[in-house]
Amino acid sequence: MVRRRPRRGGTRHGRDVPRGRPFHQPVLDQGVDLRHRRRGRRRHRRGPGPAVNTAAIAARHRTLLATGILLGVAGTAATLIQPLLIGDLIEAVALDRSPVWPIVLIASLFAADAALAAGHFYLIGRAGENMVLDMRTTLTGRLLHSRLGAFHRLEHGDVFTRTVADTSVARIALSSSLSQIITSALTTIGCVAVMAWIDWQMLLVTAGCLGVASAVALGLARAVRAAAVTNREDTSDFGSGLLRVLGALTTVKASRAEAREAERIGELADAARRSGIRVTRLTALLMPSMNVGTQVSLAVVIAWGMARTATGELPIEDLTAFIMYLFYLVSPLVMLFMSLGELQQGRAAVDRVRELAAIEQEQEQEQEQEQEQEQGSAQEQGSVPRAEPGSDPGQRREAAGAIEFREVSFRHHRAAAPTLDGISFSLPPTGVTAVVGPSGAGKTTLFQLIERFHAPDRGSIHLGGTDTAALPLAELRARIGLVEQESPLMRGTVRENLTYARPDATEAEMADAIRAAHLDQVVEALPQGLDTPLGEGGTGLSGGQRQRLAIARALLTRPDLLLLDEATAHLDADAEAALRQTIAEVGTRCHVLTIAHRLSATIDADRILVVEDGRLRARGSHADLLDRDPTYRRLATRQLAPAAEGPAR
Ligand SMILES: Nc1ncnc2c1ncn2[C@@H]1O[C@H](COP(=O)(O)OP(=O)(O)OP(=O)(O)O)[C@@H](O)[C@H]1O
Repeated sequence: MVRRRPRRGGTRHGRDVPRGRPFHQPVLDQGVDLRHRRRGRRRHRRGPGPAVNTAAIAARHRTLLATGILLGVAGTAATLIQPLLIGDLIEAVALDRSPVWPIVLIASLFAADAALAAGHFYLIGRAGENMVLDMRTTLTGRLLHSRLGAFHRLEHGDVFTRTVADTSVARIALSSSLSQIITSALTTIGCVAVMAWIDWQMLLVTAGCLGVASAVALGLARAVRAAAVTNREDTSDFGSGLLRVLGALTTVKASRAEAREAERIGELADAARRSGIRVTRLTALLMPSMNVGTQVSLAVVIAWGMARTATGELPIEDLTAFIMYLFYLVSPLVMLFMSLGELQQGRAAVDRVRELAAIEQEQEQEQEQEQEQEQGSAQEQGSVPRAEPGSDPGQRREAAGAIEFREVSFRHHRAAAPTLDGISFSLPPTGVTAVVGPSGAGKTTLFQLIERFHAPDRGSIHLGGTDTAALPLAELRARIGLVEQESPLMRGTVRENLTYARPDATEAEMADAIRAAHLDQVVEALPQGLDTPLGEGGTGLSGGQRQRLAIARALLTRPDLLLLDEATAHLDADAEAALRQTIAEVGTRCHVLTIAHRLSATIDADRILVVEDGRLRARGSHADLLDRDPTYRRLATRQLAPAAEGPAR
């Protein structure tokens, strides 16, 4: 569903809108205001990354910008002197003096004007590109380090538009428009000053005619800006809609929804077209409105000027110079209005970039926790000191169990009830534990808390005896292998996907991991072996093969704890049996915690945790739970029966 966003241009309601907040509401998905969220410990704070606002970005690139603007101003001065010299030339010819010097000076000025314009254009363009790079790298870094919960609340099409298109709009505004405003304003002031010096009466007439045209142009420029903002939002909606459908193309086809979606997206494209046409219509009126003003003032100036020339009141060279300045004045005036509009659009784009850059960061959360711990405000009972990075994992495992939950509770954003409620359990350094429970019980959330994708609202989680909240994120995640339900692979070769978490793995280690995941025959059969390229999301391999590659990738990191989230879901009976053997082997080296819907996978487990409605309702062996836990018995009798006769399919 594509939401309509509130349009820019809403009124501020006094104290309702925080100070410094732009008029438009934040447009991130579900109306989440990333900038102003404050929820207890997980409140947002701006990170240490570069500031993203119009002034800060311009300030970071001030040298190039200032030099470019300086060249522009020098070029403007060169342009402004030209009519005076042409007046001199006319005077020299009229008085029968040698015209050589005026001609040489005029030619030199033309050359200087061209060189300065080229230098100005290049430097401003370069500054603009640097600004885009600045914004895009800042955004990329902030997105990659964002908290997963916050990221998942964003609309991906909107993220894409902000990162790619809004940064481009901001570039034009912050570089070309900014410099154009300065040079146009200076040209206008310069022209007006010289025209006043030549003949102030004619300037008054000109100002009267052009003033009316300028007022109309100013109104039009404002309307252009508003229409352009609407057009940007419509374009963003179109992009989001398209991305949403392309991300589920198989479902669209299987549901025979192509025509329906084409029509819906067509409507979004048409909305963008309509607002785009409105921008064009208003822009198209801008230049003619100024042209009419120029033509009227020109007619008046020529008629009145010629009459005064005839009486000898106004020299012909002054009239010529005045008319030239009149022409010079119109273009910068129009550019000034248009650039002011562009700058406003750019500021709106920078606001959108800044909103996205303000996404909550994992690192900030980590720093907050560190600060809280330093202040002694987050002392967890029984938490052990932080492990030294690089200390031997084996020793750590000997010292304490693999993973321990102590009274952990957590509620997903906007969830009505706690997703996990007072979960406590402790698992030894090695072995296999299965987590079972009805759909939506909270099993995946349990894994997400171990990986610290979310922080528990209450309680603590301990890995090898250390509170995970006290471990640096990189160290924590290096010690955990995770294979997700959908096992996402990326475009790239099999080798790149395999070594994604350990780019320095040796060939022997890779071969080991591949063998352990029973992928060796698959890799041998691939046309280029490990160097076979895969498509988007790992296309080129079957679902089961993708899953096994994800398992091999996790094994390659030699984790202390291996989390398998329904890792056998896509496997056939043979592959599943082989994988169960692999899991048993891996379980002798580290602890394997596996979520299983197919309860056939739980029979071999050393222990089973039964989760229901976010609570840990029972634990024990298969036979034990079958005997005493009704939920497990229900799940088992529904799903386990076929497995008792043979591997399920
Ligand atoms: N990002 C989220 N925001 C809000 N609620 C969520 C989010 N992710 C999960 N939930 C909710 O939390 C509950 C537990 O979800 P979870 O994915 O942990 O269940 P599960 O036991 O793994 O389910 P399944 O076996 O179907 O995968 C569900 O009610 C789900 O709707």
